[in-house]
Amino acid sequence: MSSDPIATPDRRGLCLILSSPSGAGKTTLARLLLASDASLGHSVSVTTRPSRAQEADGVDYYFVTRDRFEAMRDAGELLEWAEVFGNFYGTPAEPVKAALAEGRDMLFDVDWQGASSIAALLPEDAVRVFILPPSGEELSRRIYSRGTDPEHVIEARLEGAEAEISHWGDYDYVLVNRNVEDSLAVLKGIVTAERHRRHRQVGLRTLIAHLAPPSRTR
Ligand SMILES: Nc1ncnc2c1ncn2[C@@H]1O[C@H](COP(=O)(O)OP(=O)(O)OP(=O)(O)O)[C@@H](O)[C@H]1O
Ligand SMILES: Nc1nc2c(ncn2[C@@H]2O[C@H](COP(=O)(O)O)[C@@H](O)[C@H]2O)c(=O)[nH]1
Repeated sequence: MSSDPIATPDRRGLCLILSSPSGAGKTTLARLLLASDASLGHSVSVTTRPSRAQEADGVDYYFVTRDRFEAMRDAGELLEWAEVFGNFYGTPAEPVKAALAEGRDMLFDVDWQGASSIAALLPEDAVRVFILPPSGEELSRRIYSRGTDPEHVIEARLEGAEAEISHWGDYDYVLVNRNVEDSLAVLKGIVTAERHRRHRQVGLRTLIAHLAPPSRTR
């Protein structure tokens, strides 16, 4: 990130981090939020997981081999990484640094480990949202009805739900995803409020410096 004051943006970008147990709906909500807000960029993760039908390389993830992942990790190209459900996932560092240097906002779909790492690295910028399903039965229904994973993968993900949920207390916001429309409205509200935080509105200093009332003449 630049220390050149001329390059300093007039606002400080935020890192909106979504986590949830598998199947609660964070990818669905992330896609809708990104589609509705052109100012929000997507941090596209690198993963060793095989791609699902409908997923596109470079859009949903960068799908890589384990060797390639380890090379990226060892070269310091990842902001954070974690092993989740037997696969490696990581956040490419460069797009995040570029976004923050330019005052742009980024959305991250990462597990609790990724959320915790990003918040530790970027404490001023991270905004963590934990998404809960309305019930365990509904979580199971959603992940089965998605129809993207074999039975043993679904079982492992449902078994991991409790461990993921145990970290909910680390998050700034908790959202129960009952229906998509309401949840999207809540997320938009969080983004709007967080964009108005004083420390992100760096450009206000200039405005305020010029806000002295005009002198009155009698
Ligand atoms: N509010 C909702 N009501 C009903 N179905 C939903 C809701 N939100 C998401 N879904 C559906 O639930 C399924 C799982 O959603 P999604 O893939 O977004 O979950 P996820 O949290 O990203 O899971 P993973 O971590 O496994 O990628 C999808 O089929 C999605 O259409
Ligand atoms: N720590 C990180 N976790 C990540 C990243 N990208 C995705 N994830 C999380 O992995 C699980 C499984 O994802 P899925 O797409 O296979 O369902 C889920 O919790 C994601 O949020 C990452 O870069 N770092």
